[in-house]
Amino acid sequence: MLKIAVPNKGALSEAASTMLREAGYAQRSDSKQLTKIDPDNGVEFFYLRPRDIALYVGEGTLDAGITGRDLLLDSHATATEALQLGFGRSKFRFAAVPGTATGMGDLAGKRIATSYDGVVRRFLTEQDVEATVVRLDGAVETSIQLGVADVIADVVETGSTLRNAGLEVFGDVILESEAVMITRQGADESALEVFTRRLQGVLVARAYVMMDYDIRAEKVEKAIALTPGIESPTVSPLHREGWVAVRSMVQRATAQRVMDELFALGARAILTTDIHACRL
Ligand SMILES: Nc1ncnc2c1ncn2[C@@H]1O[C@H](COP(=O)(O)OP(=O)(O)OP(=O)(O)O)[C@@H](O)[C@H]1O
Ligand SMILES: O=P(O)(O)OC[C@H]1O[C@H](OP(=O)(O)OP(=O)(O)O)[C@H](O)[C@@H]1O
Ligand SMILES: [Mg+2]
Repeated sequence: MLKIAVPNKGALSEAASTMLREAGYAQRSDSKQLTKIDPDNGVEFFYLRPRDIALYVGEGTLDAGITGRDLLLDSHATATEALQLGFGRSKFRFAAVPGTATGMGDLAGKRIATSYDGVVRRFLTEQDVEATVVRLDGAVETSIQLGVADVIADVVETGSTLRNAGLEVFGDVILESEAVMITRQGADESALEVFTRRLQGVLVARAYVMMDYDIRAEKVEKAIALTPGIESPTVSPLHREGWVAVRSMVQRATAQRVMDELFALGARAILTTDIHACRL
């Protein structure tokens, strides 16, 4: 049975379970549940702290897991990133009281508070900067006001936590993170392939819609240039002479613009429908 780690709380937890449900897996119904067996799909899910997931997968106890790229890199675990999952996006950045630090040159000799000391130490070594790293468990934004640090390095998404603390980002982006699927060496490849393909199916179903329209046969090449699909669009004859029906996958983000352009070209009965699942 495939063993998969899922964040039990925090920013990635709900989105990870939602994605797994969309991929057809049974998920826990109560946030206090620590494990969930899905016998029909041959998977056992372990709900663990997102920070610990890379370690469990890297040590070979679990086959795969969902966690943040920043947490994977911070852990120094030997698990590898197998798939980007498109949620939990954030940047990892330095921040300070405005005017006290404006660029990378201002880091030398500073006390830098962070929960991601692995990421920060590696970055400082790469940049050849000597500074003191103060490892805190969380809420690092308050550490400057309380006098234990001069600078922080933390996850920034909307930036509202920083603004509330009267801080401002500066310097280079340390890393860009998002939720990722991680795997270990030596896991059952064929079972993992099915799991990976299911998650990829969710990503495609979220990113694309199915578009159908009717168009005069002589315009079909122009129309297909607007809706090339992933492989190749389906073109079927219509009972109405001189017209064809086209069916193609279109990126959700561009769908309305593509519909406008198809309409202007003479297409009619242009419909989009959600894709619930797919295997490409
Ligand atoms: N506001 C946010 N928006 C998007 N992703 C976030 C946000 N905060 C955290 N993350 C991402 O979620 C992951 C871990 O955050 P989470 O808060 O769940 O764990 P943690 O901070 O280690 O645990 P805790 O806060 O419970 O001590 C990281 O990959 C991080 O990039
Ligand atoms: O840019 P924002 O949208 O404001 O999000 C960033 C905040 O979210 C995370 O905090 P979390 O809630 O995980 O608390 P923690 O600092 O205690 O981990 C992160 O550590 C930042 O504080
Ligand atoms: Mg957190």
